[in-house]
Amino acid sequence: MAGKQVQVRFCVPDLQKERANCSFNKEEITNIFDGGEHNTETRRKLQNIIFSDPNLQDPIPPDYMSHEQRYENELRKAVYVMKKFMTDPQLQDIGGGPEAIKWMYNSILRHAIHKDGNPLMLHFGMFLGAIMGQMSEEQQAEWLPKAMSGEIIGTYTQTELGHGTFLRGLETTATYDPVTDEFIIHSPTITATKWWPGGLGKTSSFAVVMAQLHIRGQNYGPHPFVVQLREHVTHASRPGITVGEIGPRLGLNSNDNGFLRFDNVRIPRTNMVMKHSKVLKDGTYVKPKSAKLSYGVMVLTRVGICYDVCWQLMRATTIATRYAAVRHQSELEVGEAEPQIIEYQTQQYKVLPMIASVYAIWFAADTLRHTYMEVQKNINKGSDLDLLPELHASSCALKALFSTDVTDGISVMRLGCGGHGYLASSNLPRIYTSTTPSQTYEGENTVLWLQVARFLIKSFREASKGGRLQPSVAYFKNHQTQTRRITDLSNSGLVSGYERSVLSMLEAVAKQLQQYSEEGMRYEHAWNACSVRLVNVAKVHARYIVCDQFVKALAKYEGSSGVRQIMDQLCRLYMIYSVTNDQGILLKSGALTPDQCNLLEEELGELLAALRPEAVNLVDAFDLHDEVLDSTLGAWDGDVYNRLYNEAMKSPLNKVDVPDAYYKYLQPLMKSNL
Ligand SMILES: CC/C=C\C/C=C\C/C=C\C/C=C\C/C=C\C/C=C\CCCCC(=O)SCCNC(=O)CCNC(=O)[C@H](O)C(C)(C)COP(=O)(O)OP(=O)(O)OC[C@H]1O[C@@H](n2cnc3c(N)ncnc32)[C@H](O)[C@@H]1OP(=O)(O)O
Ligand SMILES: Cc1cc2nc3c(=O)[nH]c(=O)nc-3n(C[C@H](O)[C@H](O)[C@H](O)COP(=O)(O)OP(=O)(O)OC[C@H]3O[C@@H](n4cnc5c(N)ncnc54)[C@H](O)[C@@H]3O)c2cc1C
Repeated sequence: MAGKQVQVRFCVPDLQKERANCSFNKEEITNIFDGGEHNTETRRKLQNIIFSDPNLQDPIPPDYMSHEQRYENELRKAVYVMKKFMTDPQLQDIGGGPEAIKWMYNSILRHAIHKDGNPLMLHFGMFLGAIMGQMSEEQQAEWLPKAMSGEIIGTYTQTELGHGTFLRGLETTATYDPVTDEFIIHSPTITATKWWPGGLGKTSSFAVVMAQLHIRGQNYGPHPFVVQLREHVTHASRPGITVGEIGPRLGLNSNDNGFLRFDNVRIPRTNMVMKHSKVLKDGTYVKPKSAKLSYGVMVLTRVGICYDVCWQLMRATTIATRYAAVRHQSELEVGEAEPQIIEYQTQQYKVLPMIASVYAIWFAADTLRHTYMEVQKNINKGSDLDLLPELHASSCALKALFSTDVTDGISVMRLGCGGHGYLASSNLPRIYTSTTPSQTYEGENTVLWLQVARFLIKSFREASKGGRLQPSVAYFKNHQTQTRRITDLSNSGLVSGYERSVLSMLEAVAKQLQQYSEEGMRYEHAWNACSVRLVNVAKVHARYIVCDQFVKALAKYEGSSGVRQIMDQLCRLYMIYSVTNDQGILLKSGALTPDQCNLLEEELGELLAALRPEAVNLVDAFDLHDEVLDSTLGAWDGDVYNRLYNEAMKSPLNKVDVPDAYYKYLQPLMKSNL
């Protein structure tokens, strides 16, 4: 390593031993997740600046703050970061740009600085997303500089008290008044109250508002409008606007999720977000190429969520794996020293498949991002929207699958840390409460699965007619005439097993739908009567996509043989873990036999043993800074017990030996019993 300074960092002997023999180049893996060597270098420089900045420290651990203190503390940091990032020459020199903003947002800010939600998250995520993706060029020229500079802060307000899922049921209205060239935004009922949007309660001065567009008595459906909520400078809510915060939630409590009501609020016509649909001055409605283009911000956010949960899983697996290497418990052989808990196969089964899942999610999310960008390019060029159904179905499928897998995975990581995993200082509870809402927001998962099923049933019927199929279901064509049984258990054989199972399930449910229809049931009711099966087939199709993408990503990989080998093992583990979890489905469809399932279970055990020595190195390769982990159990040095003890000392109850509450309540009770 001539010319390079090798930094020697302290870590406990257990971790030293784990790190002593690494069979692959960790840095090469780090570069995969950063998107290249240069990006890794930039991220590390940004981290050093951000984490050494005293303005970004919390004065006391946020867990001991009040609701108001948490909000204020997060807003202070969020505004500081926004200003610093835009003005600090040191940060500009590092090479800011969109990529850097992405890492800043994801791996540094979202997880390390804003531990429990950020009041500006929706401004950067969906308000800017709506401006850039949904506004015409003239509108962007007006709104983008103001939003980027922080002159205005916005959010995305769609969900109402009465409706979140069913967008056509939204009640907020935007009625065009041609006399004044304005829209009148109104909440006609209590259930029309906007409810949930992040940053809405106290932070945002503007919002993109989804409202039913009414022109001359005709309803054209939900459309986005920009509405000013609060005055410039005083920030007082404007006339006709009632806005506030909705109160404590399971997690993300530093983000002021809010409510909002409109009492006939007038906005200029040009505040309708008009890239796709338009209303002209005379009240003429100009239709978009597809009515669903106004849902584009949601699609982008679903893509973003796939990455977001992947980062959460990286954090949880890093914590649980390092802890499993330093924690000793019980005996493998009577009388012998207590082994590291990672020696137990059941513990390996907890952490290793989740490490493999990080890769699986990452590769599939990357492919989805490319589809998103291609569709966006086509929209901007004004060319066809052929890929829109594919993007919608895949983004629904992967957002639903990954948010569920990762939430469940984090829960397993917490259980894998025993009692200490339940402590806030392990950070696993907060990682869990920050991840589980992703199963609800941006499309409740069951509802998204049903959207996927709708796409599958349509495609299945198309395939049987020999019609054109979208890329993710191109496999429907291959299997029309094939037998169900797979004969080889290689990765591509198992992918084919999933394909065959999806087709078998689709065949059965399509038959049931048909039968109900023939019995006179209306299609929508037949659909509802089959919806459990429909959700199940959508899930299996999603798992197929992820397995297929993992295998394809590795086939293209051109890095070193060491990394290639470890990724091959992880891919194999992911495949077998998935297939053995789904074996009931694969057996039922006839894709696998019980003997084949036994062989796979044996191989699973062998893979766990083979990957066990690499576990700590694999999570080290995610290169998550201790500040990003924020965990007593997962820090790089593995000094778990000192960290646990020191964190406990920070409890305000420990400031005094005997608390006031003793004198108020306990002492009288104890005295009276003397
Ligand atoms: C390039 C990107 C790279 C990186 C990404 C980087 C940044 C991303 C930006 C930021 C996010 C980053 C990280 C996120 C991290 C944390 C997130 C933090 C906060 C989260 C905030 C959450 C905010 C919200 O929750 S906003 C509210 C979201 N609400 C919903 O999602 C509602 C769900 N409901 C629906 O989507 C729809 O109502 C429905 C789909 C269920 C039904 O719609 P509708 O009733 O109108 O449809 P139908 O009439 O039934 O018709 C169905 C037909 O329409 C097609 N369809 C539906 N939707 C779409 C779509 N979006 N696109 C295309 N087509 C669509 C459907 O397929 C049917 O077609 P068919 O041909 O008739 O079958
Ligand atoms: C932390 C958090 C942040 C959020 N941020 C925002 C934001 O910034 N902006 C915003 O606009 N919204 C936001 N939301 C709202 C979120 O998008 C909605 O909660 C979500 O879309 C689900 O809608 P809902 O709450 O109306 O649930 P519902 O649709 O009422 O769901 C309740 C149950 O009914 C079932 N169900 C509903 N419809 C169907 C159907 N057709 N078929 C079968 N089952 C069905 C669901 O599966 C679920 O089990 C946020 C929510 C959370 C939790």
